[in-house]
Amino acid sequence: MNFDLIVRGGTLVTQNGPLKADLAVSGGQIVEIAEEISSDSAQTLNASGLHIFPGVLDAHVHLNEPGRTHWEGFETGTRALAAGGATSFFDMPLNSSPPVLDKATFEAKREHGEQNSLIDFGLWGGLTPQNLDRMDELADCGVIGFKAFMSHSGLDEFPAVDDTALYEGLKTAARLNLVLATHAESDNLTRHFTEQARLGGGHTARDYLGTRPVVAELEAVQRALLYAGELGAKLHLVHLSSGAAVAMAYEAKQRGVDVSIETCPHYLHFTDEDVEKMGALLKCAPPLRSQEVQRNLWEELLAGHIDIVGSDHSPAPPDRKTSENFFALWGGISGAQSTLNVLLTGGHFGRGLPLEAVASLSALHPARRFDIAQKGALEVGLDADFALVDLSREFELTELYDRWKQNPYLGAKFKGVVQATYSRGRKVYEQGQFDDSVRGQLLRPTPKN
Ligand SMILES: NC(=O)N[C@H]1NC(=O)NC1=O
Ligand SMILES: [Zn+2]
Repeated sequence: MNFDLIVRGGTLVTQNGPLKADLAVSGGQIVEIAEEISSDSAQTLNASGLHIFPGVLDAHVHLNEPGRTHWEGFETGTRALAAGGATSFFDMPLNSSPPVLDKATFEAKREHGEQNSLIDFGLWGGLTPQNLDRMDELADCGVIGFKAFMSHSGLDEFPAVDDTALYEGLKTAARLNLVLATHAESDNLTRHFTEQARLGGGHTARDYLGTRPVVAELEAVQRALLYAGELGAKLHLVHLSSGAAVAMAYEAKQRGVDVSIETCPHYLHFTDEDVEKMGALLKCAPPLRSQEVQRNLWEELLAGHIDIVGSDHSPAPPDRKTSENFFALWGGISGAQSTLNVLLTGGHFGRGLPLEAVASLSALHPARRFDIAQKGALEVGLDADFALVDLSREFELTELYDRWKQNPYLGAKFKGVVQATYSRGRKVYEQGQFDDSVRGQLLRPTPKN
C-alpha cells in the first residue's frame, strides 16, 4: 500500500495504554497501526524514544477575532495551541466583537478562522437573554454547542442569563440535541460580595479572591444541574475550580443527569498564593483557590470524575492587565500552550496519572462529548492528528507563541517536551518552527442518533 507518511518506532498513547507501533498516514487520516509497517515510497518519521499523543482538542479557547484580534487572534492563538500539541480547538463566542450570537456573526468568525487558523476549529454559539430565538439558526450553522454565563461575563455586550433564560435555553438546547455550557458562578453572590468590597475600599488581589468564594460556584452548579436534570438537557460545566463543585456534578451524573465536567490547567497548577505573588497574570473567574481546594480538585481528577481539561485561554493587552486596582484588571489567563505540560508534569509525573488518562482529558473526551467523530484518538479511520512528545526531557518554558508576553507559565519547569505537532498528517509545528501554509477547517458536531 502507498502511504503519505509513516511514523516509525514511537510509543502510541492509546486508550488501552502505551503501544509500541508504527502508524501510517494517507490522505490526512490514520490508515494503519501495526508493529512494523514497511513501504519504500512513503516519507518516514523516526519517532524512536518519543511518545505519540492524540492531538489535543482544546474545548475552551477565547481568540477574540474579529474585533479584538489585538487581544488574541487565530494566527497567534493557534500557534500557541499547536506548540502545546493541540490540533483542534473550540472557540468561545466572546470576546470577539461582535460576539457570536447569530448566523451573521458566526459566518464572520468562521471566515476569519478559515483564513488564519493553523489548526481545525469549532465555534461555540453564545446564549444571552436576548438571543434565545437565534438558537435554531446557530444550530443550523454548526455550532459546537451554546455557552452562557450565569454571572457577569466581563463584557457588557454578552449579558448573563437569568434563571428563566437559562431554563428556556436548556430546553431549546435539548430539543436541538446540543450541549449547553455554563460559566457557573452565582451572579447574586458575586455582585453582593463585589459591592461590599467596593464600599470597604477593597482593591487587592486578596480582596478580589474574597468576592468569588467556592459557595458562589456551588450554588450556580447546583441550579444548572437541577434545570438540566429536569429538562433532560446536555449540560457542560466549564472551568470548575473546586473539588466540591466537581463532586456535586459527578454525584448528579451518577443519578443520570447528562453533564460533562471541565477544569483548567491553571486551577491545577497555581493557587491563591500565586495570585498574590504574580498579580494580574493570574486573575480569572472563578478565581484560583487554596492549596486544600486544589488538592481536592486533583483527587477528583485522579478518581476519573473530571471529563475534560480545557485551557480557557483568555488574554488581553497589557493595558487591560495593568492597574493598582485588582478589580479593574481583565480576568483571563493565557494558557493555550500549557495544557499538556500541566497534565504531564503535575498529573503523570507528579501524581501517577496514567498517560491514557492524559489523552482522554485532553483529546478523547472533548471529541466524544461534542460529537467530533473524526478526532480524539490514534485509531485507524480517524484524522492523523498527533503530537510527538519526549517524556524524558525536562525544560523551562521560555518560548511562548500567543499574542502577549504576559503569561503566568513563563519560566515554569515542566517535564515532557512537545517536539512536533501534526494536523491531518501535515506538520504544523516542530521545535519552534511553524508551517504557515497550512490552514485548519471548521469542525461541526455530527451526532449519531
Ligand atoms: N470573557 C472571558 O474571557 N471570561 C473568562 N475569563 C475568565 O477568567 N473567566 C472566564 O469565563
Ligand atoms: Zn467562564
